[in-house]
Amino acid sequence: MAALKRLKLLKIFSKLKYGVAGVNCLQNTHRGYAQISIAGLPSFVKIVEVGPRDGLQNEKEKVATDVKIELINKLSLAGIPCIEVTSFVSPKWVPQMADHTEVLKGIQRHPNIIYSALTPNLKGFTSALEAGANEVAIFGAASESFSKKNINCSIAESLERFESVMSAAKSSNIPVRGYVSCVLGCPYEGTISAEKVAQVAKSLYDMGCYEVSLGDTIGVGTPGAMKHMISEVIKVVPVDKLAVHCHDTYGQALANILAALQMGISVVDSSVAGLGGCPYAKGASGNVSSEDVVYMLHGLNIKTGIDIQKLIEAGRYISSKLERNTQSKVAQATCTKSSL
Ligand SMILES: CC(C)(COP(=O)([O-])OP(=O)([O-])OC[C@H]1O[C@@H](n2cnc3c(N)ncnc32)[C@H](O)[C@@H]1OP(=O)([O-])[O-])[C@@H](O)C(=O)NCCC(=O)NCCSC(=O)C[C@@](C)(O)CC(=O)[O-]
Repeated sequence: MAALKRLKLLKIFSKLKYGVAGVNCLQNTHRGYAQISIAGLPSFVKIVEVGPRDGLQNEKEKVATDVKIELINKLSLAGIPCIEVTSFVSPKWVPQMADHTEVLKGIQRHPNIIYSALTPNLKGFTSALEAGANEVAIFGAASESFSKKNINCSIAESLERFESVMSAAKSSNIPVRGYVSCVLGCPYEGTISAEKVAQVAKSLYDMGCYEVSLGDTIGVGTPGAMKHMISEVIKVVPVDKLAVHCHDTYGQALANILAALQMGISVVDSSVAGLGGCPYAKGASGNVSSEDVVYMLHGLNIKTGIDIQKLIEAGRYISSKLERNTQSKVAQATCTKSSL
């Protein structure tokens, strides 16, 4: 009898400590684990969630509009400050984003969250504004070949095209974010010089982008290359106006983000469940997963305002709808309370 009681107590204790799936299953991220700062890092990092756009744009099968809306609603509940909801690009180029208007109009908005959309030209901007985007993003590249493949024009032509978006956005009081793709390598040209990245980033900043996101589109960068590239860019764009956007193709994304934080960057793009890839950058894998970035940041005592458990739930939701495993290591390792 006493032995049975002891066994029951042991079971309860082991559930509390490890969760049902055993020792690899953490019940609550960082509970009981050290959170230790590293000198020189920011105390707050803004996460820009790009999963609904960058994450889903590459999906071959049509993702239902109501699934996209539910994902964004779940991300809002997790407290993400900025969510890139969709893109107003040509449906012939990226069919997955053709329901942009329905998605933007269908989400439940939270007053402190920015809901943004990609707009490559004035046509896209006008539609995004009409659908209620709080913010838009223009997207250029540091590689001529990638620019041509992605938006069908040269870098110089793209900058010219963006001017009309900038002036329309200014008249409507809509903030514009800028992207530079291929900052650490291009699928068509290979190495891209840091000077070229700095030149394009400066052009976007000078034309009025309030923030410029530096994209390692194919995830080939390593921390030294990241630091070298940022050191060139910050000669011409203030560091507090920069963000990093890392894909995890070679498993370097978290290391690259830490390197960027050490350079003074405090805005990080990421994608729930590690969804992603670019239709015009073959072989590029998903973005770094938001869950893994937030786990690392919280472990470094850096605040994000994000509820990681709810973020993990959002990742589980979209992974189940896409019928695939999450790419987030943290989500794989963490048990939900409901499974206890
Ligand atoms: C830029 C264009 C439109 C040029 O494409 P184009 O063919 O040169 O455009 P066009 O001006 O000649 O127009 C052709 C047709 O597209 C229509 N069109 C024209 N514009 C729009 C619009 N905004 N919305 C809807 N339709 C549009 C236009 O009305 C016309 O329709 P038609 O008369 O043939 O029926 C095209 O190349 C395009 O849509 N590209 C988008 C590609 C894309 O979305 N790539 C993925 C995002 S970028 C990325 O992933 C990198 C990033 C940001 O995540 C950072 C990183 O990871 O590094």
